[in-house]
Amino acid sequence: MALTRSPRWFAKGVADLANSPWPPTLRGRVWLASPRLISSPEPPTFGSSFGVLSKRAAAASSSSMAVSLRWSPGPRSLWDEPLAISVHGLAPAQPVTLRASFRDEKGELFQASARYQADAGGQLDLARAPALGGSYSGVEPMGLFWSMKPAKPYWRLVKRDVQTPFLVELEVYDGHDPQPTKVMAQVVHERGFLGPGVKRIPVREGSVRATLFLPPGSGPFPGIIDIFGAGGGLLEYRASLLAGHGFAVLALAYYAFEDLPKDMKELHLEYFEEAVQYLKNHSQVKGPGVGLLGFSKGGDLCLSMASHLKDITATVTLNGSMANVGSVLHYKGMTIPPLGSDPKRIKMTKDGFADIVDALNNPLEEPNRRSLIPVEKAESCFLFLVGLDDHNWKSEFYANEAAKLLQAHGKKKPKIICYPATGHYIEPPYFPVCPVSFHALVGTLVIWGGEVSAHSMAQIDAWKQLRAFFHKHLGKD
Ligand SMILES: CCCCCCCC/C=C/CCCCCCCC(=O)SCCNC(=O)CCNC(=O)[C@H](O)C(C)(C)COP(=O)(O)OP(=O)(O)OC[C@H]1O[C@@H](n2cnc3c(N)ncnc32)[C@H](O)[C@@H]1OP(=O)(O)O
Repeated sequence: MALTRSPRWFAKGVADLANSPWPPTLRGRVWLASPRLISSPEPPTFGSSFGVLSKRAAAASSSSMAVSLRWSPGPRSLWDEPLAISVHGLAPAQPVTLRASFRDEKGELFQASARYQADAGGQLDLARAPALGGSYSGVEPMGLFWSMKPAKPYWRLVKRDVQTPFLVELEVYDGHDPQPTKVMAQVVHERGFLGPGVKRIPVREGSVRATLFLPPGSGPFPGIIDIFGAGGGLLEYRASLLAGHGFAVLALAYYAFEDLPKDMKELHLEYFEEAVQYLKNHSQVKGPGVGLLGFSKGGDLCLSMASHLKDITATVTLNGSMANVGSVLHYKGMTIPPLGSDPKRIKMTKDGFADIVDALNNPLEEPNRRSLIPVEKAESCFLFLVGLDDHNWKSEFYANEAAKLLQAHGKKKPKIICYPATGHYIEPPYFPVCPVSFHALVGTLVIWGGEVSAHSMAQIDAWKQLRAFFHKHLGKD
């Protein structure tokens, strides 16, 4: 696979490695997993079919020549792809510790480690061998990814530039010491967000501020608008990954980005209508309708779009609300006020974090009903994906009430999928779970909910479900 990377990126990659938590002997000495990018004065020693070591690094751990780390599909993969990870050349039943780590674009470290034991043949296949402890336990082929935690407290994984991958370092250490030192093999794997041939097209059409991602080929492709929640800016990573599955996806900003409003106090649905028209009219987008994917506040915006705008065929919300929250919403002279809240209902956890799950008023009680989104007006099909441990708001209640409203008006029954022990931030697969972080709207650290393993499995399933839903209702490319 041709790596479309410039030497600059490669140099940056190696520089990142130099700052990595690896033992000094190996810092900056490990090369990318593609021999084509190697330009070292010392001929690299191949530590595995996909990983290479510099001669000095290999010598630093004498047995590294025998031990090899392999993962497929190859030296690079997409963040939402599962990997097959195995270790070869170990001693029979040898205890080892595997560690995965990388740094995000702000230089913050994410890492996970787990203890394993080689089989009688000195092999270790993460698809079959149970982790004996560490960041996770049991047979978890992708445990080293979804169990990663940031070194910086209250930090979320955010991919800001989807054109560059995260360089994930995987190491095999001898033994089960809490701080193992003897590295036997390591490899760097490129985890990207832009699939082969996926095109990234900045969109500055009329007032629309977005980025369009097109799959390889001429299409036309089913079109989806992807909207994040409160926080502002333009996050592209969910759209870029989804485009890798055959959709034309428009990542849409709506405040705190370029010349858009600086805050979300007042939003106008006409802006979102313009985005729908842009996508619908794109030559590589298959009509007649488009899909909407909204997370959190992005979810209630998608419900408002589906309720008031034409040509919305399929709508998926990830922990969305069925009331308009956090902003006044205007459309053609109509004004929908934000659902009220009562800070007195904010609880503080024993660790001192805000739990805002009860802060919002009940949208079914007067006078809050004026904030209700009239989903009964929508022609769209709906899929509500819900984390049952969502501490941002009552996602399950909102999904069930929206379903009642739709069916009371003779509309199609929406699909509701609830995930136990799953919090608010349902991200694409293998994103580390964020239990606590800064809430842009509330202005303080809040708990989001979610038990790491269950939430991680929910992310994997939710991604499959939404892709299947969109393919079913929007067609395949
Ligand atoms: C306790 C008193 C409360 C009183 C109020 C009354 C209560 C009201 C209750 C209401 C009930 C609930 C209502 C909720 C409605 C909204 C629901 C939601 O949408 S929840 C949010 C869902 N989030 C998303 O969809 C993600 C949206 N985007 C973002 O989070 C941001 O775009 C970004 C953080 C990814 C990037 O921010 P950017 O624009 O680039 O700004 P900057 O980098 O300067 O960061 C600003 C600020 O954000 C924090 N931050 C940044 N990056 C991270 C990170 N990777 N992990 C964690 N936190 C991050 C950080 O604090 C930054 O501030 P600094 O000063 O720079 O530290």
